[in-house]
Amino acid sequence: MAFYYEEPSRTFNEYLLVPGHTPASCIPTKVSLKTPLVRYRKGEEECPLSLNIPMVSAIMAAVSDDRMAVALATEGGLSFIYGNQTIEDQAAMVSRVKQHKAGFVVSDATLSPDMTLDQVLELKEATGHSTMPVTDDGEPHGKLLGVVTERDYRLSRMSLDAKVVDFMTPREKLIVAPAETSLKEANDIIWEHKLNSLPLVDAEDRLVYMTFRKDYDSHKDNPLEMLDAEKRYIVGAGINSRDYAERVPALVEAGADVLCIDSSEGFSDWQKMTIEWVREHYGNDVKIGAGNVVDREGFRFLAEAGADFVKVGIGGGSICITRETKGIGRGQATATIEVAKARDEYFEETGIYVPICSDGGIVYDHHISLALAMGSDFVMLGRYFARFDESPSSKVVVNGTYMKEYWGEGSARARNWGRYDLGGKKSLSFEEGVDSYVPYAGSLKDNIAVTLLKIRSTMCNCGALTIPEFRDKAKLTVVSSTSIVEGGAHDVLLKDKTPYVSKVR
Ligand SMILES: NC(=O)C1=CN([C@@H]2O[C@H](COP(=O)(O)OP(=O)(O)OC[C@H]3O[C@@H](n4cnc5c(N)ncnc54)[C@H](O)[C@@H]3O)[C@@H](O)[C@H]2O)C=CC1
Ligand SMILES: O=c1[nH]c(=O)c2[nH+]cn([C@@H]3O[C@H](COP(=O)(O)O)[C@@H](O)[C@H]3O)c2[nH]1
Ligand SMILES: [K+]
Repeated sequence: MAFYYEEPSRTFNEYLLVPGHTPASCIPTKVSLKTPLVRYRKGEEECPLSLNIPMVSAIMAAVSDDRMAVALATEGGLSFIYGNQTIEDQAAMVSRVKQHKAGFVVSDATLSPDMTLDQVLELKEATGHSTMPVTDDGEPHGKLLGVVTERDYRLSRMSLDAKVVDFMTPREKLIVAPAETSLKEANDIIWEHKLNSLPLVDAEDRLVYMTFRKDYDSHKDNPLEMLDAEKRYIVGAGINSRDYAERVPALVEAGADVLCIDSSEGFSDWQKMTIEWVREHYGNDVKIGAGNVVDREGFRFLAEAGADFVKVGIGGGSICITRETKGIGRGQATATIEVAKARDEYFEETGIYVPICSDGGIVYDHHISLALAMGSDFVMLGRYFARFDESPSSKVVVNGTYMKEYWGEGSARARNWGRYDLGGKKSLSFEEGVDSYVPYAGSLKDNIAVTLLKIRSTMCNCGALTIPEFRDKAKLTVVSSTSIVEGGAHDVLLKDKTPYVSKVR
């Protein structure tokens, strides 16, 4: 006979935290959000890889590319570069994150001397950059011949056919610095000479980087940045349980710090075989998470297989229709609570702590706090990050409002990208995700600052300065549907008809 759970499975929206005593010492600025990312012997050693904030971006083509990875690592989190692309393309994205030097920019608006003013204006329009280096071959690392800024041309007086070589500020009039210059030194030179930009060149006078006055200010103050021992950004990458023998070596070579098997369902021999292959070839040097699971058995299976962390969640994502198409899944809160118990039980038995990640279904910022209180070590978000400037998807105007495109990895759109194959005839496949829009929300930095402030202040309401303390002290209550109504604005006539909730998402 089938097994029946006694209780229905629940979602984050059905829970609230009941505050505890807040000591005077407990203020949001003192809260640490540091949290383990990979398995370790808790109490005996430091976790070899921790996050400075408990947020990672989803393994999705509409969410996690190299630009997102740099932006999120700057704030203390981590992106998993999406795996639904060729091995070469994915490895190249990982490699771009590892090579990114904060404040040092490889020019993406480079001119050659024989280009015309018309072409300069076109490039300015396309890239949004008004400072453009000129190199002999027009390539970002060509020999530096000059720089063009808006101060070098007057549109009212000059022909659009004028050649760059005739109006650029030539190399001999430029102040440049050697490639090894530190960001701090570059900034000093910029200030001393009242410059807006400073090209860095190698011994042969080839352009290596551009540095800009405006970038220094935004990069100097990121205390939570996720950096490796060589001060490069930390980045993750998604893999699948088929082509790992080729994909994993390429990603490791490119510098990926942690991998994650990306699947709707992780309680399978495929995932065990993938982890075993990694252990056989790399021992414990390569960190690999697995999932997704929604119960104790699924967690134990992956923990025993050697997963470095386990991801929780089936069908709760905003673009997910897995529950509707396949009838599998579980309420995200119930799944998180049960898997967190299983993790603690596994730790009691073995001394090994395997972090868990609640993946999908985070709608409001306070859902992150609930997931942490329920025992999640960190959370994975797709929709949340897809709304920002840094996500790879297009920004479009829909009914007069800016939107970003966001589609599921199991949607027809994602499958068209390549990898997806259920075996058998292609025409027999079915969709497990939708293609959608999400409201454009601006920069990651601004949004994440507000989200983190909310989490920190909720933690203080519960008297906690760290995530483990929060989990120990949290008191959670299931709410009735009428108390959910009580929790929103009610019995008043709203001046702004947009519901409050849609603004705080
Ligand atoms: N978290 C969620 O609720 C969901 C997530 N997704 C996302 O959609 C994407 C695709 O997910 P899936 O369809 O689960 O991809 P998948 O590649 O894990 O699984 C697809 C099918 O291939 C089978 N399979 C896997 N490895 C195999 C191997 N080595 N040999 C033979 N068969 C093998 C699986 O059992 C499954 O039937 C992922 O990005 C996933 O995160 C999709 C649906 C739900
Ligand atoms: O049923 C699904 N069909 C899909 O096409 C799909 N694509 C992604 N995912 C999962 O959703 C998570 C992101 O969820 P949110 O947008 O709610 O943050 C992701 O992290 C995934 O776990 C999918 N689930
Ligand atoms: K859903």
